[in-house]
Amino acid sequence: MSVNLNKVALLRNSRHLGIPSVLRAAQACLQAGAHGITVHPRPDERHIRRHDVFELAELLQGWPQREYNIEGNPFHNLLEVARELRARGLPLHQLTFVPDSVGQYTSDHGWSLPTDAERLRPVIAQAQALGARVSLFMDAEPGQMAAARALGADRVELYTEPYAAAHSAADCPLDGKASTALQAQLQRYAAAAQAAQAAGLEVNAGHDLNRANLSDFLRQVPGVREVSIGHALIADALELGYSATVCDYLRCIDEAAASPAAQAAQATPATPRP
Ligand SMILES: CC(=O)[C@@H](O)[C@H](O)COP(=O)(O)O
Ligand SMILES: NCC(=O)COP(=O)(O)O
Repeated sequence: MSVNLNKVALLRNSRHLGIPSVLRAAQACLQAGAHGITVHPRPDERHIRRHDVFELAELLQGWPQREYNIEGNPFHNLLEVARELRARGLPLHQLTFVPDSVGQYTSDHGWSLPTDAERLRPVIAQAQALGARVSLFMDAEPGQMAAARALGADRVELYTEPYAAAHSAADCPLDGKASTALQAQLQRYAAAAQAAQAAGLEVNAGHDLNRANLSDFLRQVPGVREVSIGHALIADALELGYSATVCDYLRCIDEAAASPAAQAAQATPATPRP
């Protein structure tokens, strides 16, 4: 599992204080056992910024068994960043090519083959020449997988939002159709994964995976090598941490209230009002 830190950067960028720290988040995730770190530096730098990409690479130098996955559109600035990482001798294991437009709200579709094929072929080769594995972000279309392999891609990342949406709808007991739709989605993803593997590709998956839908996906879609998870994982990290955090702030207030200065202020009678 690779943890996507976009949303930590998004929160940090809302002020100029440097918190929450993307680097500390990465360190905590790696210490907890995450297999890698993912970032998706978008051209508008709304979350991950150029300096984050390099600072994280420096951090990952100290974690040699973990993977650094950078996502983005190879026709924007992604390959220039990859070249700079290599020039500085920094780690870069995987580039995930995503067909997002500039300013796109979030990724919502994969590459379309053969339409995108001829422009992808040279950038795949350039990324591989830099020593990076190349994964193509793809819809779960079994018929597209052999074409992805024919372009030289090493992996595909199956875009899992449609699966996640079907899973979330199936949680609703009033909708009998929902679980049928979920089964249909799972079959589609399993068929896409099998087609990819038969073509010689390894399979990643990501987008809107979460604690509720992850196990079902991995149980029914064979041979997934890697999942990258960001939005839900960071939201969970916040929610699972509220209690401990509020307790710590209350402890600060209690410590201040117990200080001699606070005790003295409490003992001093208020000046009577006229
Ligand atoms: C490719 C993919 O599914 C994720 O990287 C997703 O694009 C996350 O990007 P945001 O965090 O900007 O929504
Ligand atoms: N490649 C998908 C990813 O990195 C994270 O997507 P999400 O969990 O933020 O939807």
